[in-house]
Amino acid sequence: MTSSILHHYIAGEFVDSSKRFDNINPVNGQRICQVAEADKKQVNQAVMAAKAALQGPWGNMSVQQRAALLHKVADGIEERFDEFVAAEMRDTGKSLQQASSIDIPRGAANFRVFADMVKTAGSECFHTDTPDGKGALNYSLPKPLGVVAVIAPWNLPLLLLTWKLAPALAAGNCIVAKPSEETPSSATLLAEVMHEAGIPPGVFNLIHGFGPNSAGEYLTSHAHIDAITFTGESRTGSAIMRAAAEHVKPLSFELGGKNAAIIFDDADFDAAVQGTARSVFTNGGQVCLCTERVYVQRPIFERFVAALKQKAEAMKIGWPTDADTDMGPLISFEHRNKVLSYYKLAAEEGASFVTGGGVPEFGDERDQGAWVQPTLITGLSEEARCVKEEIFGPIAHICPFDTEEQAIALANNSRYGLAAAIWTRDISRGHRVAKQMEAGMIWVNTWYLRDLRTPFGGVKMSGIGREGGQHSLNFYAEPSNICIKL
Ligand SMILES: NC(=O)C1=CN([C@@H]2O[C@H](COP(=O)(O)OP(=O)(O)OC[C@H]3O[C@@H](n4cnc5c(N)ncnc54)[C@H](O)[C@@H]3O)[C@@H](O)[C@H]2O)C=CC1
Ligand SMILES: O=C(O)/C=C/C=C(\O)C(=O)O
Repeated sequence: MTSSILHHYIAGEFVDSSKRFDNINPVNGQRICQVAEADKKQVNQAVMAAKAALQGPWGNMSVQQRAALLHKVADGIEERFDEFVAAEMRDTGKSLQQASSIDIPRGAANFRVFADMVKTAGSECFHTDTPDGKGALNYSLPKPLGVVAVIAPWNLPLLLLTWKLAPALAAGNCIVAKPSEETPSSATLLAEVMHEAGIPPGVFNLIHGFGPNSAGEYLTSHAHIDAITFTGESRTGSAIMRAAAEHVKPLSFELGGKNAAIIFDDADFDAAVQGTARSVFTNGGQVCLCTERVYVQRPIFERFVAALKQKAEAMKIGWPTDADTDMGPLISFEHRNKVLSYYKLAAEEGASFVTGGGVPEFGDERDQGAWVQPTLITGLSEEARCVKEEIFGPIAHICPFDTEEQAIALANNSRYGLAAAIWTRDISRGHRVAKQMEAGMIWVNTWYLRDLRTPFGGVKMSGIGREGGQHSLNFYAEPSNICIKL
């Protein structure tokens, strides 16, 4: 990092603000650095810089030139891989294992995948019959939307920021991005990489700040923003929708979930236990795809609960920098308060705690951090708030079921519909159940196996639209149809 104060990146320059906020390390509650907080004027400067850049060299570049620049950005992330990993671990407390095998490699991969895709992307063409017999040719031409606002969350900071801005840039748009106030570091490093790679000034702008009455709201309500892409909580999605309503613009939302896993009694038991432990506890349960409701067929219920408990208790909760750490702290004290309030609520609602339910003790500076224990509960009614509401922490409720129909009904009994996991050796049943899931993404005998070309997103309160492969490129481009009479 070139500065102990994290700056915005506007019109190709790193700039400070008169107002700043603290960036806190959740491992021990200590301040990492200060971060500039953009005011309305700076947000406006960033938007206008992006708008102007559409008319500059970026707008006239060939797809091949644009793609080559995006490859340079991917190379730049890899050249500074260790800095990115360290930044992500500092801001979030996530483990070295997670940051170095998932977050940062995906940051680079997102640029490569979309740079390559856009080079080979085609468009529709129809020959249309006409009364004179000569016909007409209709073809569509994808054009960039213009200035895209990218609002990213803190759970997978670089991964989710680049998952949006790589396809948006590949499609020729200019960007104003706002990372989460909890995770400003990797985004600032990315701005340095963009600068070094030679992305023209104004094409990528980065502003730091909060959501309501701050940079996030100023950006999403700005009249010259042409589209908004957001990942985060469903309630924030509603607020952004309201802010954007006046100027009517395309929105892509990837929102919350209360994801179910269904484990049938014919499943490969060890694989199902291992996979479910991963789907509940990865990144401290702070991934929108994580399982928070586990439904287990009755004949194997007790054995499954005992095996999952063993997995939870065997996890190493420790320093993010240790190579064998499985789980770090939660992102912040505010988020820990929220998760702990659900642990307390679970007890009030009558849950039995299989394991966890509290805060680990270390006897060192980590006792000032935002840690919680991995937690498994049973015995709640399906109407309990802990079974209905997204907690976004390392906790799941485990419930028995008897029949396939019952499992489907239980899994679908949610206002969310993001992801589901099904464990069975009967592939016909896997397929039959998967297609009845009210969810955007269903894994059978695995979880979080990603192919960046596939549609990614949710139904119900879990989002609007799909990201991934051509779905992303379609969102970030406006097709205009050209009809030529022959
Ligand atoms: N991927 C997901 O599904 C995520 C879910 N969450 C859930 O959301 C809860 C709240 O966490 P937050 O960090 O506050 O998430 P959030 O969804 O409110 O924040 C995500 C991003 O939106 C921005 N933002 C917030 N309010 C905004 C507004 N009115 N206009 C424009 N931008 C706005 C934030 O500054 C941040 O960059 C968490 O406890 C967790 O349960 C949080 C992060 C990711
Ligand atoms: O694209 C991925 O691999 C992961 C995406 C995760 C989210 O969108 C999330 O946690 O919000």
